[in-house]
Amino acid sequence: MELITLKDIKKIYSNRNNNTFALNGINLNIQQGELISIMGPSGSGKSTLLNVLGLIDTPTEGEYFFKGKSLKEIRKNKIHKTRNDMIGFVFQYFALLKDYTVLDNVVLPLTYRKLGHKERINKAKSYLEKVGLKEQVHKTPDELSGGQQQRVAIARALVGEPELILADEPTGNLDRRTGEEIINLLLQLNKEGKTIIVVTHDIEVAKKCNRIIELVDGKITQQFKNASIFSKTIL
Ligand SMILES: Nc1ncnc2c1ncn2[C@@H]1O[C@H](COP(=O)(O)OP(=O)(O)OP(=O)(O)O)[C@@H](O)[C@H]1O
Repeated sequence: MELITLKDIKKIYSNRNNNTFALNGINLNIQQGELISIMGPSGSGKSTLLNVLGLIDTPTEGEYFFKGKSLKEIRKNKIHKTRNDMIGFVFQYFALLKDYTVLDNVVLPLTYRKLGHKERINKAKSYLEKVGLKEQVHKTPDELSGGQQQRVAIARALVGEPELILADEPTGNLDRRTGEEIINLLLQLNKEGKTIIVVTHDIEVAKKCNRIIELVDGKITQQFKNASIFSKTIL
């Protein structure tokens, strides 16, 4: 089933002197259950594309559909509701709240859910257990390693049980071994049925995905459906 469709999407940043086409005519279909990586040089529009897919950024032109619903229809039902219910985000620098415990960071996305306090805590704990942090729930993020902090961020992305996980360079701030652990966790989540889209500069990460999308100057220049045949370095 089709999860997201983009038709001729443009994102244009304008100032007095010029227009920057961060995205310049993106056509893309994303099926449920896919594991996709987005690659391309710095400034090619990767984060912008991820933010448009995740309803963080609004396109300047073009059409966006999430499960067949247009952006206009999504807006009618409040955009943040679709975002909170359907999409989980993971960022390069984790974006955890430093003064909150690990548990409270993961409980936070459930604030507006119709759940009792105990249910929220139990749900957050079960996702922290899933990412291997059962023993760390009462610590604060700065008491954890980088890899552990990224696991907290993944638990936070998962706790609302979204259909789609968007990860912007999730291994960019981690050493190779820890990065591999995080990618293996994302692979496992994809096997369990989550749709996952990862922005990465790391070809080894991209090779593990079933589709690689290459962006240059806000345009899709190449797509590799089967990453195992992907051999050339595109960066
Ligand atoms: N808020 C903004 N205002 C103006 N221009 C912007 C803004 N955000 C992004 N851009 C421009 O849009 C283009 C795409 O940026 P984007 O961050 O999506 O690229 P990227 O491929 O993710 O880069 P990197 O790999 O360096 O993170 C760049 O030219 C950038 O300077």
